[in-house]
Formats: sequence, structure tokens, C-alpha cells
Amino acid sequence: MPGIYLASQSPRRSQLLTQIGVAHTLLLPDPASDIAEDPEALEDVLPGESPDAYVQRVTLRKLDAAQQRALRRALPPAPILCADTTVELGGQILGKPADATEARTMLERLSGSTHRVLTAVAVAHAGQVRQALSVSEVRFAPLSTAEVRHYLVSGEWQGKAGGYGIQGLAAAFAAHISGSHSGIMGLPLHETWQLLQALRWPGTAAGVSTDITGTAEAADTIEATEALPTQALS
Ligand SMILES: Cc1cn([C@H]2C[C@H](O)[C@@H](COP(=O)(O)OP(=O)(O)OP(=O)(O)O)O2)c(=O)[nH]c1=O
Repeated sequence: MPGIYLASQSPRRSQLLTQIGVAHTLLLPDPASDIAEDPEALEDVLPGESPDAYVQRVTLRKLDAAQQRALRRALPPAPILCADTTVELGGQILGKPADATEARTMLERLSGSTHRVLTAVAVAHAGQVRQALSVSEVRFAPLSTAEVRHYLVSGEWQGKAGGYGIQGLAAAFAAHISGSHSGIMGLPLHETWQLLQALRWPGTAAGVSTDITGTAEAADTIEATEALPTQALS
């Protein structure tokens, strides 16, 4: 069963895709042209841009860079999937903290309040681009100084939008969540599955068919994962 291309350096996104049985190959930037094609270099928020518009724009930039990468490498055609996650508090975007001091500031701001986690996912295939936006709300309990310090020492804030990962220690801080748990982690699985189904891609055909039972569907998708183990194309 053919796989899709996942253009993401985030191991979580690959794990989440595997969780729903979508075989995939990583399509990562060339180390030599990292800066030229790295859309994060173009991640500045535009004047007046809303967080929702921002996260979708960045995702489409990532997708565009990934499509060019696939063309340059003359890869066999298959859907290319990208995503971007950002945290929004009081209309302000909280990206990935650069260091522990910035992570502390973010955690102190998130403490005792509700923020939104936005994850945009986009897929390109056969001249079509489809995109979805997952919006979740997370309410953090008031955090003590000791809790913040302990969290900073764990290092789990690194590389995470808003300075925390819901899949780790910070789960203890989340008093209430509404939306998509996988979306908060970086890849909203329901929306992703819907996008892939809309393409009628064979790797997700089990989900497209209407005459397949739940058991057969699960067997199909497991087979698909095993048939093409995840590998990096860097
Ligand atoms: C809020 C939150 C974010 N995150 C992560 C998801 C994303 O990996 C990261 C936000 O960074 P992104 O820029 O979305 O993604 P990335 O740089 O890790 O990977 P790539 O651009 O190559 O796809 O924050 C969690 O893992 N858990 C959480 O609870």
C-alpha cells in the first residue's frame, strides 16, 4: 500500500499519523538549503494578521516548500502533508520559546487562564491543495512557582508552541480541554483523516469505502503501515 509524504521534523506528527494507520515517508529539507527553503525563516506575523490566518499561512508555506522539494528530487507522486501549531492567548501568538526564560514567561501567562491551540494541516496532491484548521481550548490551573520551576527543569518546553506539551508533564496543569487532543499535540487526526479521504488516496481507502466493516478496516490500515515502514527522505 503506498504511503504519503510527511513534511515535518516533528516526531509527534509522525507518531500520530502512524496511530491512525497512515503509512508515510518523511520529506525533510536538504541540510544544505535549510535556510533558503525553511518557511520558519518567514514566520513573522504580518501586521493585523489573526492567529488563525497566521497558522494557516505558515502551513501553506511549509507545504509549498515541501512540494518544491519533492519536485527537485523527482519523487513518485503521493500526497504531501504539512502542519503547524501555535498557541494564542488574549489575541497574542505564543510560538516556541527560544530559551528557559521565555518558556517561564509563557507558562506564567498561561497559568490560571484559558488559551487556544491552533493547528492547521494541509495536504497537496495532483494539483489540489486542501487545508483544515483545528481549534482547541485549554484551561490551565494556577501554577505555583515550584511547578513552573519543576517544569522548566524537565526541558519538556523545548520545541513546543506555548512552551508546553500536553502529552507530557503539563497534562497535570490542564484543568479543562475542549477540542482535539491530537490537534494540541501537533496533528489533528480527525481532520487529517478527512483530508486524506477526500483525496481518495489508496492508503486511506479503508476509510473511503462504505462496505468495509470496522474490523476489516483496522486490518487494512495495519497492513498499510507494515508494508511501508516510515523512513526519512532527507
Ligand atoms: C501546545 C503543544 C505543542 N506541541 C508541539 C507541536 C509542534 O511540534 C510544536 C510547534 O511547532 P511547529 O512549528 O508546528 O512544528 P515543528 O517545528 O515541531 O515541526 P515542522 O515545522 O517540521 O512540522 O509544538 C506539542 O507537542 N504539544 C503541545 O501540547
